[in-house]
Amino acid sequence: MIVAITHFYRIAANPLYRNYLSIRHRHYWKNMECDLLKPPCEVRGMIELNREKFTKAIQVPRLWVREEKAQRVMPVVKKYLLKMEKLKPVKPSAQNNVEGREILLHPMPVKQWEDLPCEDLEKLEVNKDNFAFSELKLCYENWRADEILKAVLPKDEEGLTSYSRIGHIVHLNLRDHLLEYKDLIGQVLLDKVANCKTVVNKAATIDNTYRNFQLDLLCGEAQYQVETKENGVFFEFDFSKVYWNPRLSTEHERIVEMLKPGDVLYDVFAGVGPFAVPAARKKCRVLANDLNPESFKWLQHNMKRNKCHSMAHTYNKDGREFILAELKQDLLRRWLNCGEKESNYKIHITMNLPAMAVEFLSAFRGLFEKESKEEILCFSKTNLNYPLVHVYSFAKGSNTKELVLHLVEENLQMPLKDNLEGVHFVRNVAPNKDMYRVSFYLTKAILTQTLAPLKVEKHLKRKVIADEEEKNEITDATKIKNGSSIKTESQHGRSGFKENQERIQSE
Ligand SMILES: C[S@@+](CC[C@H](N)C(=O)[O-])C[C@H]1O[C@@H](n2cnc3c(N)ncnc32)[C@H](O)[C@@H]1O
Repeated sequence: MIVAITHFYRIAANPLYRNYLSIRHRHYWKNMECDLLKPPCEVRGMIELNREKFTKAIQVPRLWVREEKAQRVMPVVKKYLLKMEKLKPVKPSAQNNVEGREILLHPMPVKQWEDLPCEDLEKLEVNKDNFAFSELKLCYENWRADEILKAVLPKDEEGLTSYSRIGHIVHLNLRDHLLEYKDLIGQVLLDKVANCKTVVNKAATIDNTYRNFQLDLLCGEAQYQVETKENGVFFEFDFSKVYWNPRLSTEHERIVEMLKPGDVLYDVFAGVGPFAVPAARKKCRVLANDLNPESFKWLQHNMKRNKCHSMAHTYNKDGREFILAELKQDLLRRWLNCGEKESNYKIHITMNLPAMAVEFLSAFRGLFEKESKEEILCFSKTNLNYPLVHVYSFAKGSNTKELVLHLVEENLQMPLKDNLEGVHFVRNVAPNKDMYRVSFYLTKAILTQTLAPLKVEKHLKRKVIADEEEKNEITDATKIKNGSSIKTESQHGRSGFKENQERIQSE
């Protein structure tokens, strides 16, 4: 399904195809291209929501048909119907004591009787006398959130183009020029987005280890404990205390699809479990870790919630310590147990902390140096099952793909050759900034040869750059409106915005 949506958006982005689409779907008129159907001009610049100000009366074309003819007339006029929120274009209506239906027509294509398929209608004994213009009252209820906000927010500046949906929470990242409208925006979204109870804005700065957002409640209840579903799996967590990004659902799915029952997953930065829980559900053996005690709590909860806790061990420690202790011990145990037998399962390691995960790769260098020297492990065995690492990284600039590969090699202090599985584009995070996954196999050389110690200053400098990148992601995220990631991982919600909803809703 995701592939289909991706494909659709790719094709739709092509101007030639867009033309074709508009011809095929000519019957679809955009209400906001018709002045008559827009909210009143006076609402522009409104800071405090005044719903009354949206009321207006317009003249629209209508057709009245006798009840017995309605069924046959409808297919003829279907494409001319006026469609708006909370507006029924066809209503029962009696004229001169005769039962019938009144059909509201769209004022863009229908300016006069002759604009309708008159011949077909006349064959059904519907003629010019059945056609008239009359008053229609429009109000706040008749517009979607995006239509309301388009009418209110400054005309010449970028409007609100997307939001994320996490359970009952609508999550925004408002640009500075929209901050003075934040209460109004919050109220409109609360009114218009189905099942929304809380609207929050990402606070201007984020500078914490756990990558959870500082939230500014715009409207609704200060209730951040959510339940959501991603790729068919339930997740519960406190959105104000943990990291959760619905824009990563496709990437989570890609990794989980690679896993087979019996495989092993070591998840170094597991969060509340979007890789680890589905993997455990798939009967993979999982060791999942997160430094944030709150994420750890929900990770355990989600394992239980999805009845897969027996497949997983969970840890609450620093990622490097996890690699050096639990991951190493488990790997060693597996390798020692496999003996001469061919092992028929795969081992994956996920490292999703894009601002700095590459820094943790050095933990793999010489991880088994001592064991190889003591010949506890015979690395000449061809049947050793080397893990496939999936490490995520941001990169800014023009050659982002080369840059992430370079970052990985630099931190491993070893070039990736045959052991490189691929450098995969994940999503565009901000203009000029991308997120990638570098997937590569650990090798005997990586695991047995220690790393020359990095100069502290260099290490720190890279960390600062990474932290800056993370901050930028947060502040830049609203700029993403035409990026491929949004197009592939989101779709228009009922409110008309590009919305990153839980997969269960969007597909
Ligand atoms: C970007 S989130 C990814 C969470 C999850 N894997 C996902 O895909 O949505 C990174 C996670 O790493 C955790 N984290 C940050 N620093 C860490 C560290 N030094 N060791 C372990 N976990 C860490 C954060 O608490 C956060 O949950």
